[in-house]
Amino acid sequence: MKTFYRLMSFTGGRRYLLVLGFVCAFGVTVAGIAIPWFVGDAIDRAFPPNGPDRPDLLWPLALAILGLSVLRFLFGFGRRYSTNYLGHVVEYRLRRALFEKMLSLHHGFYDRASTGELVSRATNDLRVVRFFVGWGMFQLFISVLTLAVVSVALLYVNWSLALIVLSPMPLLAFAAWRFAAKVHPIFRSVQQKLADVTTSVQENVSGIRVVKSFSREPFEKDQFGGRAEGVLNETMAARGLRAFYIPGMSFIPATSIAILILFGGRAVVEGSLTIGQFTLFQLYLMQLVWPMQGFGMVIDQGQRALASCERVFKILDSEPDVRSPEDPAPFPSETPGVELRGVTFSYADEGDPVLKGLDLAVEGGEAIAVVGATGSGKSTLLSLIARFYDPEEGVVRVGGTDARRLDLGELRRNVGMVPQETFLFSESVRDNITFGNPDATQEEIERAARIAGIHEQIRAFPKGYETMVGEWGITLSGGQKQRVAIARALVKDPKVLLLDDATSSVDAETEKSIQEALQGTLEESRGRTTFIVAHRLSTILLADRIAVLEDGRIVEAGTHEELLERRGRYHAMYGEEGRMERVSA
Ligand SMILES: Nc1ncnc2c1ncn2[C@@H]1O[C@H](COP(=O)(O)OP(=O)(O)OP(=O)(O)O)[C@@H](O)[C@H]1O
Repeated sequence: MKTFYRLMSFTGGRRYLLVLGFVCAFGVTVAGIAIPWFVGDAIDRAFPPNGPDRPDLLWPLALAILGLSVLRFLFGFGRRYSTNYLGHVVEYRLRRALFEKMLSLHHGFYDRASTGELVSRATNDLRVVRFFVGWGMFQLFISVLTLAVVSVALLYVNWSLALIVLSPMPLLAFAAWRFAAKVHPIFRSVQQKLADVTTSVQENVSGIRVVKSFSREPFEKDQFGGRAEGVLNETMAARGLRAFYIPGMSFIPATSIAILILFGGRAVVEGSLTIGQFTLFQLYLMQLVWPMQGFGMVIDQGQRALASCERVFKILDSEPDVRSPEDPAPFPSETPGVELRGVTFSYADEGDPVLKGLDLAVEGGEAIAVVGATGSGKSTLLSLIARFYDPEEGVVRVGGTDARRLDLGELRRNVGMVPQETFLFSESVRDNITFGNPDATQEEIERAARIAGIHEQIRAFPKGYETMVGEWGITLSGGQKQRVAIARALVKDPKVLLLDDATSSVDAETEKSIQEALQGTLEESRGRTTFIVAHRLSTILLADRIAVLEDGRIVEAGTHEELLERRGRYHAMYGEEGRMERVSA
């Protein structure tokens, strides 16, 4: 019930649609029920059981039936219009709330949530809710009302006959409910299996080169065949149920009619029931069929809609772990230094910490290269500076102020990040570059692109900066993407720049392309506090200082020469390569 009330709160401001929907649903039902009543009356007036015929009385009855039909049409129109409108409004509002919430949630939330699940919340779940608000809820009301009024009317006309002919009807409701309960899990499973099939197709298309280079076509074919067959089998199971239940359900009302013919017909012969009343019984029985059938379906649908609502509300109720303070400290106007003191951090609550009491101080305007083995926590360190996560212990200070005391939006505006994995939107190159600074001038955009070493290439694209990227346009190479991402970070003119070098996982050509872009960026960024996760010595040498990360701590820090002289971890990692690079240069 709480979930239902909360769902209804999303109709706020459009409550009149809710009221209109119920008023029209009431009107449609009452008009629909009144028509057979007049028909029955008409028959009895035209052919009275005793006394002369009075065909003149048929006129007003025919007009009344026509009038009621017009009313029913108007009410039906009003109901459909208002309730569909309401369903779409609620779906729109929930979707917006969900999207806004998703934007506000922290990285930790996304580490745990699966993309498929979230997309399913925003599409499938909301569709079920819309269907319930825009149709099911009112249909339930119409069914209950029809059932109550028609039953009372039949009991009023002839209570004993009513009891007998209505007796199979609950069976119809039961059968419909069983049908819905059996079919829905199958449909849900079909949906899931269809999603698996889609994933298979998607992954094989985008990973076709890997599939082919490992000669995995037979395996992929089998796996796809198995999944597609799963869909077929499940669908066939649902078909079997439908084939049985749907004709089965029309069998039950036929039983009621047979009972009516038997008992009602006898009553007519005996004179205790008029022909008009007999017709009324028959018409009303037919009117009960759909509400009875619909009952089970609507109740099942209502349950699914409430379950969907709960899943959506669960996301809406998630609180971001990383939040802006109520009373933020001002962001430093000068280029701030960054200091990490005793920082301990782990991704999972009970997991092994990735960073263990890490200390590192970087002066304002200094460029520091962070080096360390794969998985040592270099990217994690950068994430803490941008406050994607907060440390469990210790503090990250930006310009001497605890990052948690700074306004989050302002911090992120002043921190430019180039992550390891670049994501570009399916928009123009320009829009991708100005993502963090939509007001950037053409000059600023081109300057950033030049530093990132991509300006000339962009100009050579079919529409220059207006060329669309991604699914709607050209496909950029790994190196080009990374360069656009660097330009995107630079166009914000951030005071702190975080560069996560992606060169460890790309081919030699892309690596060279990214290297050049990073070098250009570092040379230009002298006035910024820059962190660069570096793998190649040529990049490392561009930094003022180098910090070596191992076992969750900075184990060495200093200039290239200092660290080589120390003959510690850095020497072990770069002593040899350094020598080799110098020889080849
Ligand atoms: N979002 C995450 N959720 C859970 N664990 C994570 C997450 N990101 C990283 N890790 C784990 O934290 C550890 C450090 O990862 P991180 O990406 O910071 O290393 P790295 O030094 O940048 O590695 P590389 O040089 O390969 O990029 C790894 O063991 C990794 O598996």
